[in-house]
Amino acid sequence: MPFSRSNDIVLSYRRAGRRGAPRIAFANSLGSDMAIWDDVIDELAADFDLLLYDKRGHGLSEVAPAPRGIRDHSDDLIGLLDHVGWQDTMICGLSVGGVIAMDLAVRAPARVTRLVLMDTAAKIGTPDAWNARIDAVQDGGVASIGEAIMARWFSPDYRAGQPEAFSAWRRMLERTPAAGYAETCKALRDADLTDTITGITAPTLVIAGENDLSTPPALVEATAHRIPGAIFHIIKGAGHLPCIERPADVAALLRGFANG
Ligand SMILES: O=C(O)CC1=CCC(=O)O1
Repeated sequence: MPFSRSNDIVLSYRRAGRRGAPRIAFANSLGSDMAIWDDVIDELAADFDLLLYDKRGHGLSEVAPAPRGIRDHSDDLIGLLDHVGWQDTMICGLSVGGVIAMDLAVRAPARVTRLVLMDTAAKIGTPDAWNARIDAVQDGGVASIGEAIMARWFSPDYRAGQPEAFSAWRRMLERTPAAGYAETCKALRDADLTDTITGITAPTLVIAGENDLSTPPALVEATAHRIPGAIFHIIKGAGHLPCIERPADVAALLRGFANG
């Protein structure tokens, strides 16, 4: 597993696919690591050059020593792109990963050839809700909110139909360092890209899971409407993590958009 150091943080990342093919970089959601993309990667590996990473405070990446905002997360991604020598790429961001991707597309448009935003929004949640979540995690760790988060992430059908996978993803969530999780909640609490995303110039595809309880389709669609020319698509039957529940649909959408 390779690691990079830039923007004062060590990030864990992975290259997959075919070197020199069209590029896609993936940014994860809160409480997840890069394994959430594995089934999508399997579908795309023959035809794309793929970059995945654990954002700060998640997976094997370092936890930042001090409070940080979304800008630091997007600077991390720029640093990682520099590290692997990618001047520009299509970026696919899920949830907070989508917020990071939007911020990058606004601040460094030359680095983003195309933008895919999945189950995300210009502003996610309320300060009160984030503060309550931060307090809970700081008091009891991520496991203390595990059941509530899993109920928001996955459809009841997935939980009932794939119990082993469901409990594995729960372990991924609950192993997230409390400090890393809480710092990312603070970054989300303080982020509002409602005004800035109207300046995004990259061709943009916005995807929502039909049954997403965390960033419901109407919220995701409202964000799509603020980005010039953005295309909006709902994946039927998926919850907050379509890359896990509907990887073939996600891969087909990415492939079609990349080649469009
Ligand atoms: O954990 C959740 O409630 C869902 C979520 C919000 C932002 C994110 O990245 O995940």
